[in-house]
Amino acid sequence: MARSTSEQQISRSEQPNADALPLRHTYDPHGYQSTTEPDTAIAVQLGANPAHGSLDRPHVMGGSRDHSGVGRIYSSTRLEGAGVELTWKDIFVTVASKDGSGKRLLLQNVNGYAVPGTVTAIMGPSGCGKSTLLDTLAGRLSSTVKQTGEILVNGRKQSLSYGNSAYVTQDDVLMATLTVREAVYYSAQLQLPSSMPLAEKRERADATIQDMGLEGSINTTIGGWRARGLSGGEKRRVTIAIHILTRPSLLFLDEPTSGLDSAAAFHVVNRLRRLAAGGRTVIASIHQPSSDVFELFSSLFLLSNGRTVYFGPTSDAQGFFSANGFPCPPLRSPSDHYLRTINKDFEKSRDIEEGGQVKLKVEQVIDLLVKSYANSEIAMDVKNRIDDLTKEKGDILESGSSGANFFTQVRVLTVRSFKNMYRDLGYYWLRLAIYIALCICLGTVFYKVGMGYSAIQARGAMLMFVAAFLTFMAIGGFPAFVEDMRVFDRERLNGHYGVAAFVVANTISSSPFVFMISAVPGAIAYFLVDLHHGFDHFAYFVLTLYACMLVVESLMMMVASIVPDFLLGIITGAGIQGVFMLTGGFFRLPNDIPKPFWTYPVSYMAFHTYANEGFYKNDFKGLTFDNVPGAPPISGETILKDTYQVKSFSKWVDLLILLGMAILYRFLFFGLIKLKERVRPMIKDWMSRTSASSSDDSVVEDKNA
Ligand SMILES: Nc1ncnc2c1ncn2[C@@H]1O[C@H](COP(=O)(O)OP(=O)(O)OP(=O)(O)O)[C@@H](O)[C@H]1O
Repeated sequence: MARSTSEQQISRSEQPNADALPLRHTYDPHGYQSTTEPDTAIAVQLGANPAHGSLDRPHVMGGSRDHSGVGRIYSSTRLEGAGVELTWKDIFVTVASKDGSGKRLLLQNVNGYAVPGTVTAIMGPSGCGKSTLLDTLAGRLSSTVKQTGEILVNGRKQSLSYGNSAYVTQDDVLMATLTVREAVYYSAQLQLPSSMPLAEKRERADATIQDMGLEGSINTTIGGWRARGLSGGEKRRVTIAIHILTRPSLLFLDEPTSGLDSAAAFHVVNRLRRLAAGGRTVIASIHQPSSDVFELFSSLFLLSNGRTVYFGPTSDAQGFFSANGFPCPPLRSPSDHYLRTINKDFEKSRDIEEGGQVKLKVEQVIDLLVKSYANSEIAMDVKNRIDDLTKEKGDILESGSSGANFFTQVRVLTVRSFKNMYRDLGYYWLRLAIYIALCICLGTVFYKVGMGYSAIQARGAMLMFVAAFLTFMAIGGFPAFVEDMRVFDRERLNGHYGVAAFVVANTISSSPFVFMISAVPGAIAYFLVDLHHGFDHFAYFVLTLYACMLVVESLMMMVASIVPDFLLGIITGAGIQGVFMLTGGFFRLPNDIPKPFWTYPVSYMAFHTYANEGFYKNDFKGLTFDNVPGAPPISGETILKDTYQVKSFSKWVDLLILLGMAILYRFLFFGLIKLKERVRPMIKDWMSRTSASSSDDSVVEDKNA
């Protein structure tokens, strides 16, 4: 099976690009036809069934090797057809047991490789570690798990996140308010290079929609937990469509066929196979493929409880199982047979055909297969091939984001985000309704508050309520922020666009809505209460409320980027605002706030401090309160100084500080995302290095076992 590297590798310059090839009707033994597929048969001499035979057979597109060790730099996602070779050796993944009693092994001594032109299927019972293996290979393991072993991309240790590979996750993270057409079109504009004409991008998007069999639901809204839309299988296909738009060189898919009927599953995997035939490397975890689908895979990785039961050509698996006493019964699909043989969740024992039937516990069956595979010729071939592939250094992948330039990214993201905010009732419309109701309540409770002594306290309380409680209600939009952040995380990890473009677009698209929810309810409250007359006073009131809303929105976006959980995020956001509210100069007067901590820095950090001050100055300055017979009139200036203890600078300075805070928080939001991106791999690296030494002993023990 192992063939020499030189035999298999054809210089990349000789590689035909599958997408650039003439279109033709492809013959399909299953009776399915595609009219849009490039003639990859010209480029790849696949046999009648490409899945059969050597793992390397379809690998006629191997990458050009650079013997200097420096390597040519390119972005694999952008340069269509550039091959990526992936090898993984001695992989162990562990997680600390919850009860603190030790470590749990999620993957044990796993070895394998994937080369351009092949589609590798990772199979095994539920919970056996399929997603863990995919995450490990794609460099996306969570920081709670530790990994040892060597994963090389083109013979080099290099990161696979943020733009140099595509990963279709198990759950579909899509913008619920968009239609299928919009989701794929916007994604095409974000991912495909700016140099590509818009018409061509649309053509690519249309062809991909057609490939995924989504033409019938092209104008259907995707839908989510709030509104019903596409079915689960349709959402799956939209997700895959978005990820194959750029024809990525390395594509990971976690259960791409879940929720699909057998015909749809066949079409989808067949599309992936054709993609691979154009020189791409495809690795997919899959649950229960039908025989038709199973035959489309070039190689099979069978896992049980994190251990390799089999890795090799799909067609050789039957022989392996038969040789070990588990031949596939007639009329049973081989994939069903493999999974049933190694599933220990339901049946306790299996029959083994060894010159008469012997009963073995399923645990023993799995042990037998794992050991038999480890000592098999197939496993030796795999090791040799891994050694071949790791010996020479191939191309360096360039981490990077979208093919679209920054301005296109900002434009597309702004339009998309604006549409989402406009259509999602929970984003702003619901809040507008609640704010209007709240401001009518506020306005009627403080109706025509007047100029008496009692109005001094009443005006202060009313203004504080506006600054504190109305802005506090921004947490109502938190679920929508979290959804946005989930879409961003998924797209960002796949390198669809940059962090700056996202932050700028989000700021632009949300601004008109934030202004709306400030101005309309604000006006109702202002005129019902009959605050300081004059347009400039009213305008200042609305602008200050707007600035406060911007600050809170940015604060909540920051929280959503760190705590991507509805409940925890709302509690965190509410807690931060509660502390700011306390030190904002109303519940305790500025001079009475304990020093140093609650005054410096907390009260200076609290946006309520500047909002209250600005509101008070705007309202009290220039007014006189004098309706108590025999008592002297009190000027607004005296109230500001003695009653509310506000600082003497202009109200416009307060407004400027608030606007500055909104901008600063947006920068912090940007910085936090960037920091997360930088720190996450560093933590993982550090954890795997510290764990490497401590786990060496246990790894040796596990290998011996
Ligand atoms: N971060 C983690 N912390 C603790 N346990 C984990 C973690 N990630 C995975 N596991 C455990 O590892 C095992 C394998 O999980 P994984 O998701 O890889 O399985 P799977 O084969 O993809 O399952 P399914 O087919 O049901 O999706 C599971 O028992 C899971 O609970």
